Amino acid sequence: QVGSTTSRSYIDPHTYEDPNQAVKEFAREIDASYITIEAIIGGGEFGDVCRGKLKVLGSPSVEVDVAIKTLKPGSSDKARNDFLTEASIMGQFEHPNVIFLQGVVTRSNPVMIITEYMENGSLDTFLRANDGKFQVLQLVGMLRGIASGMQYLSEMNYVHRDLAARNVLVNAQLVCKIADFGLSREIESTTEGAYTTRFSNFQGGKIPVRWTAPEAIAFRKFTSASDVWSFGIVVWEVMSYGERPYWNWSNQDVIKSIEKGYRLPAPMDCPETIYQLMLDCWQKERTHRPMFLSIVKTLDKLIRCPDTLRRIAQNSRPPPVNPYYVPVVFKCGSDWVSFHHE
Ligand SMILES: CCCCn1c(-c2ccccc2C)cn2c3c(=O)[nH]c(=O)n(C)c3nc12
Repeated sequence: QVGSTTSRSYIDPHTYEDPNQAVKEFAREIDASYITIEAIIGGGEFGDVCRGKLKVLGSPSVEVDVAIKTLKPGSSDKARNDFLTEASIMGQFEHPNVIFLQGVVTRSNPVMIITEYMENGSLDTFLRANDGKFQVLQLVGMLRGIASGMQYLSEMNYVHRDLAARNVLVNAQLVCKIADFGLSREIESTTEGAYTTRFSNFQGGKIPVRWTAPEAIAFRKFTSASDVWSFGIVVWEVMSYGERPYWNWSNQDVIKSIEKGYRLPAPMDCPETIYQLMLDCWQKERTHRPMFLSIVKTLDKLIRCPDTLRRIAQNSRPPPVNPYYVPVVFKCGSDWVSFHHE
């Protein structure tokens, strides 16, 4: 494309007959003897997430910190292919704000995906653990990194579909990186030339409603413009230090309120220019939303002229009582609901 800094598009691993072919092509095979698992630091859909060490090729006495996703033993071939699809996608990307893939272990068990180690973990938990502790300029710097990573992915014609603070990782230097490429997707250009996504194998058609654009919820139109909507929600999460978007509202109430034009209020102490950026990302009409390229430029300007961050959005009243709120005895524990009504 004109002005694109990347020369190629990402290739959906599902275009390969043999998914193992895609992994071989985009991910380096690492011998398990080069890996030392030190601790379990989380859990995922397919197994554990661990911290560990990787012997550096050529100088075995030198080791680097890595994060490791393991596939639980006894998984089906389909689970194995879905698990490794993420590595086939990540291995195609090279950007300071996209998590770096060191390689994979596929010739011994457990099967593993190895990445760089991000000392401060997931952005949402990191912010909740450091409520109020950062300067606005630091928060905006984090947002600039996320936007830059998303600009790169959109230039590669990769639609993420699950951008949320929980899927962004933070390193010791507070650099934020996009870190979740699990759901595979196919991009097909539609008549109007916009890229839309047809679901090749969306796990049971589940979507994270409160982070997802209305057109993607309503008729599965996932594009970089719907990723921009999600980015707006991430901006709100960051400026709120990890507050849950729409608090304890149900997913149905979120959908109804957005449809009626309701939008999240400005977080406490949020600069007016940053709140305006959120509102721009939450335009109902997706073609009216800014592109990631212009979002990066806007954030760069705000960082270069910190005075533009001094005016605080007039703080909204406490979260409005949700008109639809009916005390719910239990709350669905996950952000993922099926397309069918809960
Ligand atoms: C939102 C990502 C969840 C899985 N994951 C990954 C990761 C992400 C994708 C593929 C493979 C891996 C190991 C790195 N890290 C890290 C990390 O580097 N440092 C951490 O503290 N945590 C909690 C991580 N959690 C992960």
